[in-house]
Parts: sequence; C-alpha cells; structure tokens
Amino acid sequence: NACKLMAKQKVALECLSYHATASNDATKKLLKEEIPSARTYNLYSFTFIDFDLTDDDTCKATIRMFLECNLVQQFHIPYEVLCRWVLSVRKNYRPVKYHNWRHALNVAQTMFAMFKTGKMERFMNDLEILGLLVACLCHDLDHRGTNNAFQTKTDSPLAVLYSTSTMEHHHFDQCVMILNTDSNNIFQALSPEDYRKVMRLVETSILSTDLAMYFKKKNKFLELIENGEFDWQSDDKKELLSGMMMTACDVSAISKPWEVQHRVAKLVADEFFDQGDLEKMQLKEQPIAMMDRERKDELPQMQVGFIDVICLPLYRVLSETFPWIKPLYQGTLENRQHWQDLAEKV
Ligand SMILES: CCCOc1ccc(S(=O)(=O)N2CCN(C)CC2)cc1-c1nc(CC)cc(=O)[nH]1
Ligand SMILES: [Zn+2]
Repeated sequence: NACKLMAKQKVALECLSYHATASNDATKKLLKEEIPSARTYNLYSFTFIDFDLTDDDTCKATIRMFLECNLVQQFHIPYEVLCRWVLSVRKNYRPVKYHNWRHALNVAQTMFAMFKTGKMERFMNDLEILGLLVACLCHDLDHRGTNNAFQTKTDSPLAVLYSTSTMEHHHFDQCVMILNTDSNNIFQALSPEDYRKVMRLVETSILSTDLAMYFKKKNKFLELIENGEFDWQSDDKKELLSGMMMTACDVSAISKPWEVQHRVAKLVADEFFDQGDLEKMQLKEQPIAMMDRERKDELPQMQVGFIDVICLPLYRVLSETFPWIKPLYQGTLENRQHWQDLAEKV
C-alpha cells in the first residue's frame, strides 16, 4: 500500500545519500592530516589561485577557512563531522569543466577574503559568516555543465521539480541532502532558532546565484546604496547584501590575474560549447552565441560585455560602500583591457 511504498522510497533515498557522502576511511584520513596555515594557501588574498593545489589541499584549505573564522569552536562543530562534510560536498560536484568543486572552492575563498581582507565581516555576525561560507561551497552542487534554459528545453526532471531557478533549487536540495546524512550535519549543535536562520540564509544565498535573480535584485540594492544606506542589519537588507556578495564571489574569476582569468575563461567556454554541441545534436537547434563554438572569435567581445553589464557595476557599487574590496574592481578593470585588446585583434 501507499505508506509501505513511501517507506521503501525513504529507505532507498537514505541509501542513495549514504553512498553520495564521504566514506569513513576518507574522513579518518583527513581527520589525521595537519592543516597548513592560511598563509601557506594564500587564503587572505584576492589573487588566490587553486591550480597548483592537490584535491587533498583543497579540503584542507576549506577546513583552514572555517578555523580562521573560529566557526568550529563557535558552533561546536565536531571536527570529524566537518571533515566528512567537506569531503561529501567535494564528492557531490561532478567533473564538469567549469562548474566543479574547484569553482566552489574559489567562490568560498573570495567570500573569505571579502570578510577578512575586505573587512566585510564587521557587518556580519558569526552565524551569517558560517551560512555564507557554506552557501558558497554548496552553491553549484551536482551541476551538470548545462544551464537552466537547457533543463527546460530537455524536459529534465529538475525542470519539472522547479520551473524557475531550476539548477539553483537543485544545488540547495543537494546541500540539504548532505546535511541530513548522518554525521555530515555541521549544524547539529545549533539551537533550533539558529538552525532555521542559517538554513534560510544558505537557501536565499544559493538561489541568489541565479543571474536572473541578480538582475531582479540589483536595482533595489543600488537604490539603497544611492540613498546612503549604511544599516545592513535588518533581515531583508542583510539578505539583499548577501545575495550581491554571492554574485560578486561567483564571478570573481573575472578579477583574477590575467593568466588565471584567461585560463578559467577557456574552461567556461569549453563547458558552454559542450552545451551548444548538445543543443545542435540532441535538440537540432542553433545555440546562443556564447555556446556556439563556431563563434568562438566573438568570445573576447562577449567577455567585455559580461564585464560591463554584470561585473564592473556590481564591484563598483560594492567598493563604494566597502572600499577594501576594491581589488576586485581593479582586477576586473585590468582584465577588461586585455579582453578589449583581443577583441580588436580579431
Ligand atoms: C568565457 C566564455 C563566454 O562567457 C560569457 C559570454 C557571455 C556572457 S554575458 O554576460 O553576455 N551573458 C551572461 C548571461 N547569459 C544569460 C547571457 C550571456 C557571459 C559569459 C561569462 N559567464 C561567466 C559566468 C559563468 C563567466 C565568464 O567568464 N563569462
Ligand atoms: Zn557558481
């Protein structure tokens, strides 16, 4: 009958999540490792580069960020649970070209640098710092290398579940699944009220990484800034600021030293072109320019457009209120010149 079927489904789901999370062996191994200093990993810098980090290093760098923000002590996170959770998050990123674990780590490290070097932690309480770091690490979980439009066009089950911000809802779902798998819940010691607050912040922050949401919310944010807003403590203003910070971190590869930006842009392009190939073959339709490998010559000009429409306006307005994150604006401006030079060469 129905409730027996439900019980079977629940057991199957639990079994699924059990295999989706890290093994005890991997956890025990990480547990014993020494965690290098933040200095060793250059974690306080806006020019952090993950290229020469091993996969093991990426987990240790993540743990180091939690330790630097005093989150383990503050929220009584059992160290073994933190190790298992970091490994489970990494395990639930697919080996796609761009939206993989390395991207999530880079986004989280930019958030860490905004807190520390950008001095934005002054506007955040400890729970918000915990929530935003977790949101960054989980914000693209189980990404398939295809965007929301592709889910809709292919009638993917995800588009049936969520008609708007399809992938972002799925990323949050995956984040919840990991937390709900035994001995992966880094929030286990939080009070019910703090648990509710941090889960709400993680959800709204992950959903805010849908660029369609960014366009919706940025005018409200600009308005507040123009009116000289400085009290970011109310819940809705804090949520709005968090969303803007998430986007700023999500696109922060655009601000990295040119060799890094150029190399990352190739990963982004390769992933977009793979989707374009699928659309040509599977859907028999012409992909948009950014996903059409026949139009790769237009890439530098598209990057200039991306910088002008999305990145610079956001970094400019954030730097006006939080001047210590100006390196993100500066780095993006320098890369704009490099992309412009390439655009004129073609
Ligand atoms: C590098 C390959 C080309 O990459 C792009 C091409 C065009 C645009 S766009 O701003 O015109 N725009 C964005 C909103 N779409 C709905 C329509 C198209 C953005 C990028 C881009 N995106 C990211 C974020 C994943 C990173 C990055 O480096 N570049
Ligand atoms: Zn992302």
